Amino acid sequence: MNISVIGTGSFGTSLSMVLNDNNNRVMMYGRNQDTVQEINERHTNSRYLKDIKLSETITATASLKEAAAHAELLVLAVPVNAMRSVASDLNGYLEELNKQVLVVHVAKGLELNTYKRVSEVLEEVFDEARVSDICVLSGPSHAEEVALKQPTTVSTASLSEEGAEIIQDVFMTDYFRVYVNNDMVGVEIGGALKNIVALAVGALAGYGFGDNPKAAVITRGLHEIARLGTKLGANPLTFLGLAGMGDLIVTATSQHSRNYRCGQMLAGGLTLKEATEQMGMVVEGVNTTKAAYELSEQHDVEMPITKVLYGYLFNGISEDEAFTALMKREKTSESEGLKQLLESQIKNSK
Ligand SMILES: NC(=O)C1=CN([C@@H]2O[C@H](COP(=O)(O)OP(=O)(O)OC[C@H]3O[C@@H](n4cnc5c(N)ncnc54)[C@H](OP(=O)(O)O)[C@@H]3O)[C@@H](O)[C@H]2O)C=CC1
Ligand SMILES: O=C(CO)COP(=O)(O)O
Repeated sequence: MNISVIGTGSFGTSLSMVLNDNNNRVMMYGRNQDTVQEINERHTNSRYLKDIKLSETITATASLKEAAAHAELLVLAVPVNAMRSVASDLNGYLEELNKQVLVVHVAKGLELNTYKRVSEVLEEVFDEARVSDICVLSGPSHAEEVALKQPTTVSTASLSEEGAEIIQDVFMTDYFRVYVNNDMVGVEIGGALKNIVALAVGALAGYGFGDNPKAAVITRGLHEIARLGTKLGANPLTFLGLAGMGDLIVTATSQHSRNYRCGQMLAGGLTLKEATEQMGMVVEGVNTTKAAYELSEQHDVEMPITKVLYGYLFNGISEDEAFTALMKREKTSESEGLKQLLESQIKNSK
């Protein structure tokens, strides 16, 4: 298949390698002319994936129109905050070229201000005649490990059923295994909200907290994700899968994770601005904490960890205040919470 990968960052580059290994004709689009030239001439992308050699059959362009012209499938691998404008430009070129493509995005976050999932943004931006389906690919998949062909498993979901099955075929290699999931909302919410938990756990690590509080935040964080996700129409069981628990584990326990490392940097005394600038790559959890907190208020969903992280990131509350706020909450029942999730699932599936 002719595939254009939009975004020459960490994940766009490693997914291009997967797709190329699967005998697709891959063209990458990047806005940075130097990166495009490096990929074409040296077959490396040293800013994002050190010591990795790309196949010479992967080409790159700085022309979004050329990428649109090449594509039967568009893989959107830019940060959430760039998705609307990039998709809108692509839609214009598809219109001009009078063609239709399949679209899959891999971004993990919610749009700031609108609180929309990425597929909702894409559905809004692309004209119906220009896209055959809109899909998501998500799960525990650090770009650095995908590029090293470490065995990796992910989920894909789509608006209609066929899209996800095509994505499964196109991406699946002997080291990259793709599962179809019919819960678009759950797959996107799981991928987006695990970044909040990863930031919080990274901060815990940075302050020198032990394994007990980390396990507490990961487990109770997953409950929060499931609570908000279910309210938005997801199946709570999705959060036990690759796009939920799987991605939460890989992100909240790993030095590869930019969200985790950002939390560590904040605990080390950097400001949010300093930490994100120093990272030089997207830290989706920052905007998503804001969006998820505001969404939880709007939907009256209890998300204590998200609320505390929101206070820590944006209102300067200290780690002691954060812990007091979490540990001194009113007594509650774990089994009652699980029961409510199951009841929501029954309600959603009716
Ligand atoms: N890295 C990972 O392990 C994984 C990442 N993801 C998700 O994939 C998405 C992309 O992440 P990742 O590749 O890691 O991010 P990076 O920060 O590594 O790269 C982002 C890329 O997007 C490009 N970009 C940003 N804004 C625009 C724009 N307006 N127009 C065109 N290109 C733009 C950047 O260009 P430039 O280089 O010029 O700045 C860069 O090439 C995120 O939502 C992330 O959560 C999902 C799974 C794994
Ligand atoms: O989503 C990821 C792995 O699945 C990568 O997470 P970070 O964006 O925190 O690096």
